[in-house]
Amino acid sequence: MSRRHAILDLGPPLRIEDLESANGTLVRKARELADRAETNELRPRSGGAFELVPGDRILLGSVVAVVRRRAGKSGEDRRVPGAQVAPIVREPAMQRLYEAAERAARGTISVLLLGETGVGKEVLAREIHRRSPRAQGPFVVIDCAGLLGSVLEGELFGHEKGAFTGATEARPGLFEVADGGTAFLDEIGELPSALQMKLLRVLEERTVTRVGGRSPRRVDVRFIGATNRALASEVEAGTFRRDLFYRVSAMTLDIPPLRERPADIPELCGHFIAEACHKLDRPPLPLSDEARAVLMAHRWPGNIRELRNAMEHAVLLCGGDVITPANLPLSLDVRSPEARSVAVSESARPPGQEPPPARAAVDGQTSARSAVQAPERTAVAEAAAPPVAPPASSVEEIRAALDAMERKRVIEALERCGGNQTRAAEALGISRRTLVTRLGEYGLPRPRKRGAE
Ligand SMILES: Nc1ncnc2c1ncn2[C@@H]1O[C@H](COP(=O)(O)OP(=O)(O)OP(=O)(O)O)[C@@H](O)[C@H]1O
Repeated sequence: MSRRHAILDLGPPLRIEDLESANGTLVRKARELADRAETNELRPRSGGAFELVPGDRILLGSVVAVVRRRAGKSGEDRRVPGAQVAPIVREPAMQRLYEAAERAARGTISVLLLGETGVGKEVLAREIHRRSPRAQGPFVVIDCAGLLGSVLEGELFGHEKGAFTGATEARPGLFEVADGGTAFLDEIGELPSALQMKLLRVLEERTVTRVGGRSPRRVDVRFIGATNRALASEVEAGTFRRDLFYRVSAMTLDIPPLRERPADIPELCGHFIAEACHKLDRPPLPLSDEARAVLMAHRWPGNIRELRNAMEHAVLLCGGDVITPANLPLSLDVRSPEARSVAVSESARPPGQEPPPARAAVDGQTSARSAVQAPERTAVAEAAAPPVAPPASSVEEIRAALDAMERKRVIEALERCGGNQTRAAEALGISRRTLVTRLGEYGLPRPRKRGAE
């Protein structure tokens, strides 16, 4: 798929619009399926939105999607895997934050969400939209870090027919698409300065002018911005406009990192384990007390995203009927609390003095992991010497599955961080060097620096 391939407008009516993707968007209508024997004939659709009904098939690059009516009703139980997840909020500070968000949801003031990567900024933004009077309107995510300035401008403001070579049709921008709903400006701190000025105008005048257009169009949009950067310091440094900062932060909600939300961790673990088990068609696995202790002690630099990945990893590696520390990813320190305190006091040991013997006893068994963790080891290497007997599938299968999973995560992390390798590595809980090594191993190109061609 292209990075920005198509817009699926949930409507009603449900519509899809190709965003001039490299391979196009193809649609095969459900009613035609019944008429013909062959099932793989899809039609190119580009230029203009195309209405879809349940049963239609969409081909986006090599991805085939089938339109289906969603089962269940609104207010579904979040425990039903695959259903719209209601945020898990147990920590008192988070509950207060969600209460403040609920009050903000009633009005239209712009809200700025701050917090490290993976803390749940988008989840909170969706919740504000869901609880607002405009919940029936669209929720449009605008990734300010994902595109270069000129492309982003077209995405945001749309263009008129003939605005540039290849603009064969007029196209609305995302602000227009968000009319009557909420626009979520993710990574707003990355917005190029020329677009900061244009966004300010939208916020002040509530109008947008398409590229190549003359007359402004009125839009009724609620704005929610999010950033993991210290935006106030960027204002001081002059890289982010002060007037825009005040406009987008009529209310600021600062989401604490997961390590400061211990009360959330057990329920999040249970939820992600249930989800991962459901995908693999196995009954939910409990966590051993030791594994729980490791999870509570970890610092979670990648926050909830890292926790979700860790639970997927653990479920995949767990061959028994309880998840033990040996099933957790290498980025987590699975040593016993005593061994951890040895490591802390070791850093204070005078140079030249012998270290104490390493302790590797984990979970009542001597693990394949040593007490001193090699940061460059990959999860794949771990699978080669699994600490517990794998389930029915062979070691090769697990290795291949882990490989595919890791590769997918690396791609996802890079996409979410707009190609920024330092931030992607942080989100994955690995060093930048490890990330670069993995890109090589997985045959992935290194992202170009912003501003390059
Ligand atoms: N309170 C929560 N309950 C359940 N799942 C959550 C919660 N918060 C976040 N998640 C999950 O954690 C992952 C990361 O959340 P989200 O994308 O909202 O983070 P973010 O802060 O916007 O990340 P980034 O800064 O990288 O864009 C998602 O899979 C999301 O579903």
